[in-house]
Amino acid sequence: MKKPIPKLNRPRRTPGTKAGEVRLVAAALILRPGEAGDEVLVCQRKPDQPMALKWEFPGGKIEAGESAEQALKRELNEELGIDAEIGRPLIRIRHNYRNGGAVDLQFFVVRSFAGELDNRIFNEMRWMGFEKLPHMDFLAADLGLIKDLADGKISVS
Ligand SMILES: Nc1nc2c([nH]c(=O)n2[C@H]2C[C@H](O)[C@@H](COP(=O)(O)OP(=O)(O)OP(=O)(O)O)O2)c(=O)[nH]1
Repeated sequence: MKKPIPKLNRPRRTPGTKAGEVRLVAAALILRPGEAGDEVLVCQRKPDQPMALKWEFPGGKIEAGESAEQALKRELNEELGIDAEIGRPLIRIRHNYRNGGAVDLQFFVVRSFAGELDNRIFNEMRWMGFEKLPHMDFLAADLGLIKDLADGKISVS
């Protein structure tokens, strides 16, 4: 007798992401002056999150009815306890993750905020010079951006 053809495994998606759905996300390059130029705040995802322990820029999903700037201001308040002044849009990146989820990321520059940085959701946070970013294990969607920042091909000024 012929063996039944095994079903192909469905691609594993980020929980909460439907097939074909694009996550609209806003994220911040929070900058401070360092001794050798600007430093940027980078954050590490928790071990129990999807894409565990990867590094990213703080931010999150844009909810219905929000502008990207409004969403980012809300997320930075929830994640870091700060009231951020959202600066200029830097770059917009669309990326298809291998698990089937797609993201549309809008990055903004943040140079000023009120309040003390308080790590409320991340495994770890660090201030880093741009040249060091390519040595961190960043989310795949961010790899082009961090390389361009490290190579000085994208300016944040
Ligand atoms: N914040 C942030 N998210 C990024 C970056 N790069 C990147 O691919 N992403 C992806 C990871 C996630 O799939 C998505 C952000 O959604 P999320 O689920 O982590 O954030 P959220 O705050 O909406 O969290 P949740 O409500 O879904 O739990 O964008 C980045 O640099 N920063």
